[in-house]
Amino acid sequence: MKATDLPPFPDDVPTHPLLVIDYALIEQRDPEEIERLWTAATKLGFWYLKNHGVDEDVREMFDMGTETMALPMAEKMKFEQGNEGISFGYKAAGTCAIDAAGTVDTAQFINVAKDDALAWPAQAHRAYPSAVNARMTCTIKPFVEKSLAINNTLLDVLNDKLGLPKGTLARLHPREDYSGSETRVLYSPPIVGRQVLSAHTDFGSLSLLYNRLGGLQVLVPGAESWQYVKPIPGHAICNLGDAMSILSAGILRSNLHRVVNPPGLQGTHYRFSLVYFMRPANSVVLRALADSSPLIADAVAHAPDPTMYETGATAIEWFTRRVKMIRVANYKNPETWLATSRGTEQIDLATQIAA
Ligand SMILES: O=C(O)CCC(=O)C(=O)O
Ligand SMILES: [Fe+2]
Repeated sequence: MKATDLPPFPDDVPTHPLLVIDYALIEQRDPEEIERLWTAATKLGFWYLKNHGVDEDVREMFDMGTETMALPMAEKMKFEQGNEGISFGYKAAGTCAIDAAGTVDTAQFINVAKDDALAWPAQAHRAYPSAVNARMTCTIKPFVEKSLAINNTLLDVLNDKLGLPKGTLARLHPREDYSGSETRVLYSPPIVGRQVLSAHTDFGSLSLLYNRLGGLQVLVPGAESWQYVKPIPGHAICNLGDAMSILSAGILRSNLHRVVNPPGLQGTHYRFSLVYFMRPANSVVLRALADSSPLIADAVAHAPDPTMYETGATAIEWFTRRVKMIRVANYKNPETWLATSRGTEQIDLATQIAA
């Protein structure tokens, strides 16, 4: 189904208006736009990004996702991620818990590692279904390259605003180093009242999300209820993940979000979404960069719990833990799920039970 054939987002559900950041102005290092990005990154950690120039690539990535999901289940299952914390490959529906009660999810993913896309036709981490391979050169690699360029620009601006020496964040995300960076197409069936993804923070640094249907919700700091983020054509939804929160000692926000069945008439359609996740190189130790920035040192000094920013974990350890412990095969009880599968948001059990 083409994006234009989908019903519009209903106008009678509450939405949270994100700031709209103009990527073309950020590329020119426009001071006012940089201030707006800084506000978005520190207050909510979510913003819309326009003028990013990837619309055509996004359309092709949705085609890649559609073609992959249409493969026979037996074929897709040859590339399933498994229960050991590997996120690259195919994720079958019903393999992850969407809440602390252990309710299983209904979403399928196809995740392609940045390293595999850049190494193709050689293999960095693993093999993929034929529908992925067929589009590795013409669709996935160009999308990864453009996503890297956008992320690197945003990272550079945030680096300078954090008072870090030039290129500090870039050095934690080198293109050639293996990492958990990946692109994902998510696919979920319309089930009224069903939550699609758990309330979570993203595991890595910076996520670029492309939505056609609603369903994404954020829990805005201080708000009591979840609010929808309305998809806007041509606008990516950007959000920061745990790694950026830890490296900046909480100055940058990794905000809680979840996906529910889309609202109104949209909720009768299968939902596709597309993400590019940028994550630090595997060996990066996740700790506040207090030695490199007085601003971050000050944030550590004033943090209610500074130990949050001394995780003792490398990026690969953090990432593997979260991916592994959300799998239902590793689920034990609500308390262990909460203790082992969650990120930087300090959240109580009640938030983690699907409404
Ligand atoms: O599908 C969406 O709108 C959001 C997906 C997401 O949050 C994720 O995959 O981490
Ligand atoms: Fe997410």
